[in-house]
Amino acid sequence: MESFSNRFDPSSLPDQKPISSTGKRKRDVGKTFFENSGEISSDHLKENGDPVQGKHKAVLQRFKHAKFFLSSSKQEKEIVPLNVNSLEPLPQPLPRASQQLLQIKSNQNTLDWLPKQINYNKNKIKNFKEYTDDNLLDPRILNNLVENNFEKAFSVQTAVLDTLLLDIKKKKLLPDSGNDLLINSPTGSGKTISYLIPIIQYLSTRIIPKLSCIILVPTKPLITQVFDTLIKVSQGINLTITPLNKNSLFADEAVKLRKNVSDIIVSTPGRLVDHLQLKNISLKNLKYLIIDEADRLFNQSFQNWVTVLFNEIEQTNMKINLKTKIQFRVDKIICSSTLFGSLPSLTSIPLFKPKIIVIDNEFDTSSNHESTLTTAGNFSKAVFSLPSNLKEFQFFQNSSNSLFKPLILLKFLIINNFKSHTLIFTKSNDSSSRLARLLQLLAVNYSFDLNIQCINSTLSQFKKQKILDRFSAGEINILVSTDLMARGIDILTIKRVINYDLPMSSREYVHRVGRTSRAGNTGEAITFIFGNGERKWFNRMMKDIIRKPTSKIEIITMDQNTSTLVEADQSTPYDSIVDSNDRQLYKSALEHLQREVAGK
Ligand SMILES: Nc1ncnc2c1ncn2[C@@H]1O[C@H](COP(=O)(O)OP(=O)(O)OP(=O)(O)O)[C@@H](O)[C@H]1O
Repeated sequence: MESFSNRFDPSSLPDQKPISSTGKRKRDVGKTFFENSGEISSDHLKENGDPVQGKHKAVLQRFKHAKFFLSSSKQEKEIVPLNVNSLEPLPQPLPRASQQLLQIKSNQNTLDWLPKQINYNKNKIKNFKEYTDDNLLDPRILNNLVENNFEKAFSVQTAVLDTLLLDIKKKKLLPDSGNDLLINSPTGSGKTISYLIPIIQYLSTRIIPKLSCIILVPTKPLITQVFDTLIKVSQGINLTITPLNKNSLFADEAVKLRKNVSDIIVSTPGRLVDHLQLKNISLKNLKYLIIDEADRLFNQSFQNWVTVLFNEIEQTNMKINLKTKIQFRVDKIICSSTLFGSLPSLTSIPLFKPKIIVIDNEFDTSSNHESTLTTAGNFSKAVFSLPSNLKEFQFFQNSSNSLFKPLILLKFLIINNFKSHTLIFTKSNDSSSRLARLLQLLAVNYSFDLNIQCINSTLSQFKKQKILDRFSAGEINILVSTDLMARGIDILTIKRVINYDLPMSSREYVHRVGRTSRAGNTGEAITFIFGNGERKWFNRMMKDIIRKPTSKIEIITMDQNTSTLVEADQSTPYDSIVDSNDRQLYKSALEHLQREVAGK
C-alpha cells in the first residue's frame, strides 16, 4: 500500500488557502492536533519572511512529527486520536466545465437540444412516380415498388423521401454533405421501405461493391424480413446484400465476408460487433448506418455494441479524413415507433445535425392536423401513438387468482369464435410453451379444432421462420409468443393480438398491439387484466399513449355468447365462466401436462 508520506503532496497545499483581506493566508479555524498538543506552535507556519516556504516546512515538520508520534504512540498503551481534519485535502476550485460537457449532461435529462421536428401533413402523400418525374428516383426502383403493389408512398415514406432523396443527389457531388435522421412513426406505417428506398437509390449508380450501408435490427426474424424487402425493392440493381442471420458457422460467415464485399449488411448488433472485432468487415466505405427499432437496440448493452461500433466508425473516418482532407461521415437513420420517451437511449450516440420526422396516427386522414407535438421539449413526454384503425379492449377479472386463466382464455376464444390469425403474448419462454400446450390439450377436450403453436427464443432460427411462414399463411391458427414477436414482425394477416400476460411497459404494449392493424388494415388488441393490481398498472401504462379523444379501451365480458360491452368497473364473475364440467376438463388437461413434463 502507498505510504502516507508518498501520497501527501505538500506543494499543493499553500495556494489553496484563502487569502484574507490583509493579504495574509488564513489559518484553519479550529486548531490542529499538533497545535493543541503544543508540539508545534502556530508561529512555525511563518518562517524566513516567505509564507509559502514557511508553510511547506511547517507542513513537512508537522507530518514528520505525526509519523514519529504515531510510531512511538504504538508502543504506548493509550492511542491519542488523530484529528483527521488537519490532513484532509484543502478545498480545490471546481474545474471550469466546458460547454460541451454541460451539453452532454443536459442531454441526458431532456431532449430540448434536438431541433424542431419536421411536421408532416398526413394527407400530403405522393405517388412514388413523382420522385422519378423529378429525377430523384431510379425508374428500376419505381418498377419494383409498383410490382409489389407499393404505388402510393405512405406519410412516413413521403416525409423521408422528400428529405433524403435530395440529400442523396447532393451527396454524390459533396460527400461530406448530409444529416442524421430520426424517424418516429407508428407501427405498421411503412418505416422499412422509407429507409430502404434512399439507400438503394444511393447505391443504384455504384460501380463496384463496397460496404456502404449497415442495417441493424434487434432479432433474427427481422433480419430475414428486412432482407426480403430489400431484395424485392432492389431487383435489377445488382446489389450484394448479406444478412448475418444464417445458421451457418461463424467462421464460414467470416470467410464469406472477407471474400465477397457486400454493399449492404443486415445484422443484429451482436453479430456485427463479433465480425468487426475480428476485422472481417471494413467500414472505410460506409455511408449509411440504419438502426431500426432503435430504442430497443440502445437499451441492449450486450458486447457494449454502441461503443465498439461508434469507436470503429470514428477511427476509420479520422484516418480517411486525414488522408483525403474531406470530412467523410456516416449518416445515421434511426427509427422506431417509440423512439422518444426513453431519453438516455438517444444520448448514447453522436448525432450530426439531426432532422426529426414524427408521424402520428398514420392512417387517420379525418383530421388535417400536422402533428400533436409541436416543440422538441415534448419529445421527453409520452409520445406513443397507435395505428388509428386499431380497436382496443380489456378483459377484466376482479380476482387476481390466475389458476383458471388458461381455461378462461380458451373459453374466451371459443365464445368469440376467434379461430384464426390470433397472436397471444405471454411474459416468458416457459409461459409461452406451457400455455400453448395447455391450449392444445384443452382445445381437444372442447372439440375446438385449431392449430395452436408456440414461438419463442428457444427455437432454432429455421424453426422460428417456418412457424412464422405457416402462421402468415393461416396454417397455424393461434400463435402463442413472447416479446420476441413484439418488434417489427410484419404479418398483415394478423387480425388480433391478445395480451395474456401484461406487457412490462407502455412501449412494449405499443409494439405488441402493433402486430395487427398494419398498413391501414383494421385490427383488435385485447388485454387480459386479472385483479386490481394489474388494472392499476395497465391504467398507468395507458397514460403514456396518445389517443383520439373519441377512442377508448372498451371492456368486454363473456357473460353471454358474444362479447358484450359493460360498465368500466364491472368484471365477469368467475362462476359464470367456469362451471364444474370446465373444472373437470381443465383438471384432466393439467394432469396430462404434468405427465408430459415428468416424461411419463
Ligand atoms: N407504400 C406502401 N403501399 C402499400 N403497402 C406498404 C407500403 N409501404 C409499406 N407497406 C406495407 O406496410 C406494412 C408495414 O410496413 P413496415 O413493416 O415497414 O412498418 P413499420 O413502420 O416498420 O412497422 P413496425 O414499427 O411495426 O416495425 C408492410 O407489410 C409493408 O409491405
